[in-house]
Amino acid sequence: MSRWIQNGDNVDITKERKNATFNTERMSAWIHGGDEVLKRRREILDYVKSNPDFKDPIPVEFLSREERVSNGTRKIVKMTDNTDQIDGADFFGEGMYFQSLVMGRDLHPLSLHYIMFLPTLQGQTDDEQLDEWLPKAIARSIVGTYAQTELGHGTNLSKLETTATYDPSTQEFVLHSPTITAAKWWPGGLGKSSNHAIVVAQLYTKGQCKGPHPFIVQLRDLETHKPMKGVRLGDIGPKLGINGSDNGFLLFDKYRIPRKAMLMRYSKVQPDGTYIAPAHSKLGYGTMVFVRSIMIKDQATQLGAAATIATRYSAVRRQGEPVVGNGEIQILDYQTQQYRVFPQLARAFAFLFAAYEIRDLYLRLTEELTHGNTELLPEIHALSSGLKSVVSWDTAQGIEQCRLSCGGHGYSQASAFPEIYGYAVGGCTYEGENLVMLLQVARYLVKAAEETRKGTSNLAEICGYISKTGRRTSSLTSIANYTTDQIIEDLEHVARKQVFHAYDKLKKAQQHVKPEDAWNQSSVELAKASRWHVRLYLVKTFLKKVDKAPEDLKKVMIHVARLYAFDIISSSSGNFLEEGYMRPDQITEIKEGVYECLAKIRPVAVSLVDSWDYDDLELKSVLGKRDGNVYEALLQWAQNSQLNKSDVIPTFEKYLGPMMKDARSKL
Ligand SMILES: CCCCCCCCCCCCCCCCCCCCCCC/C=C/C(=O)SCCNC(=O)CCNC(=O)[C@H](O)C(C)(C)COP(=O)(O)OP(=O)(O)OC[C@H]1O[C@@H](n2cnc3c(N)ncnc32)[C@H](O)[C@@H]1OP(=O)(O)O
Ligand SMILES: Cc1cc2nc3c(=O)[nH]c(=O)nc-3n(C[C@H](O)[C@H](O)[C@H](O)COP(=O)(O)OP(=O)(O)OC[C@H]3O[C@@H](n4cnc5c(N)ncnc54)[C@H](O)[C@@H]3O)c2cc1C
Repeated sequence: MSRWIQNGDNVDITKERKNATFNTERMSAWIHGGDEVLKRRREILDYVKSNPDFKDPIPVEFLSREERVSNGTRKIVKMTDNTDQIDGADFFGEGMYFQSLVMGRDLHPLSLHYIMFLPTLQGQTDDEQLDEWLPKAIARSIVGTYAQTELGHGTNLSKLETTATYDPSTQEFVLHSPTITAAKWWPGGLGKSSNHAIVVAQLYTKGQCKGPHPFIVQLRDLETHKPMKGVRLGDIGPKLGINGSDNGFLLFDKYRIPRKAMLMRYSKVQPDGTYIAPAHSKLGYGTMVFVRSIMIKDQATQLGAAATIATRYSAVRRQGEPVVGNGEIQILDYQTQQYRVFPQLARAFAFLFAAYEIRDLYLRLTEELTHGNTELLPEIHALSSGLKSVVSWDTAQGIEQCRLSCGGHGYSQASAFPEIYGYAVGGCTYEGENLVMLLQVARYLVKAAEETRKGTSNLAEICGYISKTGRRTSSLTSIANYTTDQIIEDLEHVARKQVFHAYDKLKKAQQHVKPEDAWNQSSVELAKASRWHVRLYLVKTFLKKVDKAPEDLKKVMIHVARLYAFDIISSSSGNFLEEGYMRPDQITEIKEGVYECLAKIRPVAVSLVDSWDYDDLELKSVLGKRDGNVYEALLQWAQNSQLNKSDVIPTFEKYLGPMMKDARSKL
């Protein structure tokens, strides 16, 4: 515990830490997967801190876009020069942590190389292609990105316009962008940094279109880095966040690539142009499933950071004097503040624990695929799509709540909230727009409902609740006796009800209108069903994890997990009240449960966020500093402003001075 109590720390935050009823180190180890993982985190942190190459010249918020790209490129090259410092096979753990410490929240010119280019090579190449490309990509003798989205189409892959037409006479594909809307648009690192890309294009062979397929394509000369002839590309300009990344555009003009540039692990084109279809039509979408699954941890980490900043700042900020003459109180003592911040902390935990589950499931899928078994694919596609949507949406809302909870200082970039928000909110869109992904989950749920109605249901565990016969009314008597099983039963009821409500609406509509119209007319309800399905999964996973925790940690975490569940129930009370499943007094009881959880969490809130183990280096927030000395740090932070380089800036001489002088002369 003494780790946090240092001379010179803010006294309020020190007092908070002394109140801890649990050992922060033990909690950190439990959160992150054990003592060994925590030890490795500390080793990686020490290494990063000790390496001057990883330092930013000034906080990145003060850099121009060009400086950010340059600074990020310098750091990521140094970082990937030193991957021997981490277990390269542990991308989800050590890889993500290392990169977060060094790169912060700016994606960089190698982001897509590691997140999508390498995984696509690993997942989609045949043995010969793997031998040719993977060593080069790992060694970084080539740098690649993933170019799929186009100006005119991102979501609807079947309508991508870039074509790859096979020419058997030369055994080449001809890549072409027939229209402006066919321009690839968005890929990270495409604009100025990558010299290769996985390009997703409509495959044409023997006069037939076989749908979108991935190709490995050289975009720039390996020596001069100039675009290859027939390739036009550049940066797409500044964005809401991730401005250290040169997201780019790309057009092809009848650009020829060899037949073996088509990634042929699952689908193939033989020299004569004969097409061999994959075992499952969506195997080519595997990299997106991978990224959706790692995004959950990334989003949890961002929300955890926001909650840490808000909690620490709330412990040191004093405002308002409920008892006049007694001095101002810590804003963390206001119930309204707790109600704003603690549910975000609870969500961050829920998302992190779900991230571990989806990681394990993804590893199982990879293993199964090596044996040609694609059975798990629909389930993982549905779960990763659903989690990605619900988690990134709640993360974005949660970060904003944390920002608001810090008052005016939350609006300053010194807080880190703008960077966190700008970075995280991209997750609502990339790797599949959130609503579209929810509708993918809905397809899965509709099938489960259909099977249940037909009485043929043999549902995967995650959908088991759909075919259960639940209670007609909630069994909740008092919040003190509201057990985990009862909480789950109540959530299952609402999720099941919404699944069948959406299903019945769809079926009814199908009797009157075309299937696509029926789907569209039911889509809001279908998306709601997907959200409930995912929330139920998140609550179950969280409660299950806490149930298995060591007693000393469980005593604390149970309030956090219950807060997560109660917050969901009380903020959607209408769903629980419908058809008298719950009575108003039961909802009142759950609301009281929320307030009780807030009160239980209050004394340990700072220690709980400390347990997330964010170093100041990772948090990059003046408001969230561990030592709590925020005011001194804010004043110091402002000194980095270019505007402070001189007492009088040229705009005075040019505009303000003459304006005032002129006005004075007229008085
Ligand atoms: C070596 C040393 C190592 C050192 C390590 C050093 C570390 C270094 C650095 C580490 C960095 C770490 C950083 C961590 C941070 C990570 C997170 C941040 C990442 C940020 C990067 C952003 C990058 C963004 C990239 C992109 O956005 S790429 C583009 C993504 N695009 C999309 O997602 C498009 C969405 N659209 C679709 O997916 C599909 O088109 C659709 C699903 C919407 C519809 O598809 P389609 O029309 O083809 O299909 P149908 O609707 O007709 O459905 C047919 C059936 O198929 C099912 N289906 C669909 N998709 C899948 C699938 N993927 N799998 C399985 N099944 C699928 C449907 O459900 C239908 O099924 P049914 O018929 O049974 O109902
Ligand atoms: C930060 C960032 C990084 C990115 N990086 C990459 C990258 O590296 N490589 C790459 O290839 N792409 C990348 N993208 C692109 C990204 O994958 C797409 O933007 C995303 O898939 C959404 O597609 P879209 O832009 O076409 O949105 P659209 O599909 O046009 O969505 C617009 C609206 O239409 C709605 N909508 C669309 N289709 C349907 C439907 N069938 N039913 C109901 N509603 C619908 C959506 O819900 C949304 O509200 C990136 C995007 C961002 C923001």
